[in-house]
Amino acid sequence: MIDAHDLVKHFGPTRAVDGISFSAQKGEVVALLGPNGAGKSTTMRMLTGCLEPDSGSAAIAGHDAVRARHAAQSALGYLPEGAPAYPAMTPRAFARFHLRVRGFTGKALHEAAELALERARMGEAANRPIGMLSKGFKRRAALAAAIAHDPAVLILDEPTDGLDPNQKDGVRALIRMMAPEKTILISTHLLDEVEAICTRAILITGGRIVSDTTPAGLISTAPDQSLAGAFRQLTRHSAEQTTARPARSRKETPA
Ligand SMILES: Nc1ncnc2c1ncn2[C@@H]1O[C@H](COP(=O)(O)OP(=O)(O)OP(=O)(O)O)[C@@H](O)[C@H]1O
Repeated sequence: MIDAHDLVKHFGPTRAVDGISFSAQKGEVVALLGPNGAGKSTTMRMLTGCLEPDSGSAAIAGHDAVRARHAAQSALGYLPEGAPAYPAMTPRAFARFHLRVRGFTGKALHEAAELALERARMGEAANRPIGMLSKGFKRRAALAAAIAHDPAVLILDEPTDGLDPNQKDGVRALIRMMAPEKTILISTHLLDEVEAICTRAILITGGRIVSDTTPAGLISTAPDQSLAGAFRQLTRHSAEQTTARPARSRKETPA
């Protein structure tokens, strides 16, 4: 359902993503882990068709993210970083807007919007302008819009960022509830989140995958048998480098 094939992206001299390949299937909840600047968001933006790779390709539900962007995005719900939404719209209007541009009308639109707002636990905040909401509610408004059309694939960039512990639990429960019917990719810095909801953890550093295994498999690589220990061990090298990585030709890239 999600396919990344040798994705590469540079920003000027910075090699943000350097040959990322993986596939994820229905029922998987995959965590994309890595230090700040590892290339997680850039990878997600390429998977969602929001950013074109320099080379390599991505596909969602079998549709190329660039050449068949419309079909790929129809099967996709994407929660980008931050809380991108129109501040003057209410979360209810924002969810309905998302559905309308995807071709929903009438009863189907109404029911899908209400279900998404309920699942995102918007409550009364669903009727207040997004610009007046707290960070957590803004995030949930964007989440409601992302899940409203019941897509087969969800790509969620730090879905619990800015949420209080109760709200975090709510979003994690929602992800667990949706998981059996969907393919879900999340990025997170919260290692307890990986253990709580993910079936697989892909660790990237310096734009490359350094580990792709189950959370338990990742833990087993650490001297102290913890996810934090595994994370530190596998990302230590990049932490010692500056975030700016000079561009290199693919020929220089170690195998
Ligand atoms: N639009 C851009 N222009 C220039 N450089 C960029 C741009 N977007 C990302 N980068 C750089 O690409 C690298 C990877 O960034 P990215 O946002 O993908 O990392 P990340 O793993 O999501 O980080 P974080 O955990 O901090 O969100 C970083 O060095 C970043 O500064």
